[in-house]
Amino acid sequence: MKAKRVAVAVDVGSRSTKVAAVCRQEDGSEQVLATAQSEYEAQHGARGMVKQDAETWYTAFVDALEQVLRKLDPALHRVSEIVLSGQMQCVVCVDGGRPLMPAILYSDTRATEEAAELTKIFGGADKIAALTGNFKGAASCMAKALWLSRRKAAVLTIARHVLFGAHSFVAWRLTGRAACDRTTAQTTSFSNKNADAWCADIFEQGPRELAGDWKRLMPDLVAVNEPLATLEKGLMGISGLDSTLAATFGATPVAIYHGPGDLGTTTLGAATVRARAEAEGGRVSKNYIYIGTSGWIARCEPDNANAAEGANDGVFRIAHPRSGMQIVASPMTTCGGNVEWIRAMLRDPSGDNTAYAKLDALAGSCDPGANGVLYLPHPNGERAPLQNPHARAAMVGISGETTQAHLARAVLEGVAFHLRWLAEAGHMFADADEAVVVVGGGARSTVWCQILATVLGRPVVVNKTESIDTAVLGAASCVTTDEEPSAAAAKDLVKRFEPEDFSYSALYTAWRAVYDALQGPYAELQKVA
Ligand SMILES: Nc1ncnc2c1ncn2[C@@H]1O[C@H](COP(=O)(O)OP(=O)(O)O)[C@@H](O)[C@H]1O
Ligand SMILES: O=P(O)(O)OC[C@H](O)CO
Repeated sequence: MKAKRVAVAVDVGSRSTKVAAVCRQEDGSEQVLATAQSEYEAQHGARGMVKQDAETWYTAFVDALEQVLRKLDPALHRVSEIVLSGQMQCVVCVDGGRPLMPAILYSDTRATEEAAELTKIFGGADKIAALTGNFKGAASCMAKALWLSRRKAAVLTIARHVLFGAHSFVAWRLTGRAACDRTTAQTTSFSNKNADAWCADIFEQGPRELAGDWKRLMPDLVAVNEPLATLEKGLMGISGLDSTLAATFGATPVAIYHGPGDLGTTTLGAATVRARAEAEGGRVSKNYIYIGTSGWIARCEPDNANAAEGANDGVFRIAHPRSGMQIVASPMTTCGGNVEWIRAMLRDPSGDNTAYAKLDALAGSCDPGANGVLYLPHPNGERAPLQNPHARAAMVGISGETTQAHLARAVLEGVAFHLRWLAEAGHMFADADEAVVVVGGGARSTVWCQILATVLGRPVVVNKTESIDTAVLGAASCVTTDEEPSAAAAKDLVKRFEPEDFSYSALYTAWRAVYDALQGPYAELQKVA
């Protein structure tokens, strides 16, 4: 039997790289043949620094790819394409073959002063947003770039390129090409509004450092549905990959696609979950929620709808991977990342972080309201609905009665409160009958999904197939199909959570009041942090 062509889809996330081998069936549907994941950490430092060794993105990609290849059948499968997606809004400078610095991640807020300086130079954050589509203060790549010019000038003199996506780094390691997709470009504040070119005005009107080094370092803007390069030796051309596996599954040319950043691929994947949910009955909101390390509430709309010229409302307006559409996303800097913190705090006696299942059991063992403990989920500042790089996480209401279970539940409820705030600020869930699709690692927690349904006052729907990450699903669709997902023929693919008979309204109001009350202290606390 002739071997089938297999696409390898990749999501280089904040905490792990996920890989899936996907095969297009004759009826047009996608069959997921194998999945794997390889984890890594971020390093947190003073003044809001959040860094990652970019090289670990590549080694995790190779590790997860090897795991996937080991699950394939050599008689049946040949890898013909690799499509890459990943976390966006990073800054990493590279020379001819190596990263020259740890990657500065999206959640890093070290460039607060530079963001303020840029805002002044351009005459307001709204003016920068009018030029570039989006400006997210210290989180923007432009502010981080200026910080590097001021503090790490030596790196820039030897740098050949800057990369803005973790997937761009892996693409560069595979092909030698420094590239960026439109979705990621629009998170940088370096591109024009359509992200079809880097923004000349930013280089001409900004500080001289931007016109010098940074203009020279910009990667090529590329289309996500055309190969970035072809590895003529196939998988054999991937350095570090087990040579036997490479020869077995991909000795013929393999096309490498620089796919969209994870906001684009997650939105594509979420559309599939929505189509499945609709096929099983009931109305489903156009807005979906993503709980990864970061998070967001997002929807697609026609490119010309809701054109908020130069809006500085914390919302991202980003090119959809399919033309003619845009993604409108309210981002949350740290979403599932809060769970990683509480898992570490409630570490087992063995020293291991609390397992997800145990955390779920703890949070599910106490009543809604966590016995009056409130958690503010902002360890790395916040981008929306209000921008405050100095915001930090807080627990309020701890008493002698507080248990680990209350702390665990308070974290899950605190994230849900923030998502409710984003939804209300963006008027996202007008109709209480509409269910909302939740995707990302957090959707695996049944307790969290139940809390979300009750806090948001509407049903929550998640994919039942836990083994495949939504961004990977979306990345795969970039090369296997160019159509919007239609109602799935198969049933029983989603799980639904109805709101419980409990009102979170009073607690939510108290949570908002605590956030407001902390604004003064946050400004003071950052002086000693
Ligand atoms: N079983 C689980 N229960 C609760 N949360 C989970 C579970 N698995 C993953 N998560 C959450 O998912 C997040 C990672 O999601 P993921 O979509 O893999 O994101 P990323 O691409 O940012 O690495 C973690 O921060 C964690 O909060
Ligand atoms: O790693 P994720 O999935 O939390 O995504 C990070 C985003 O790309 C940040 O803008």
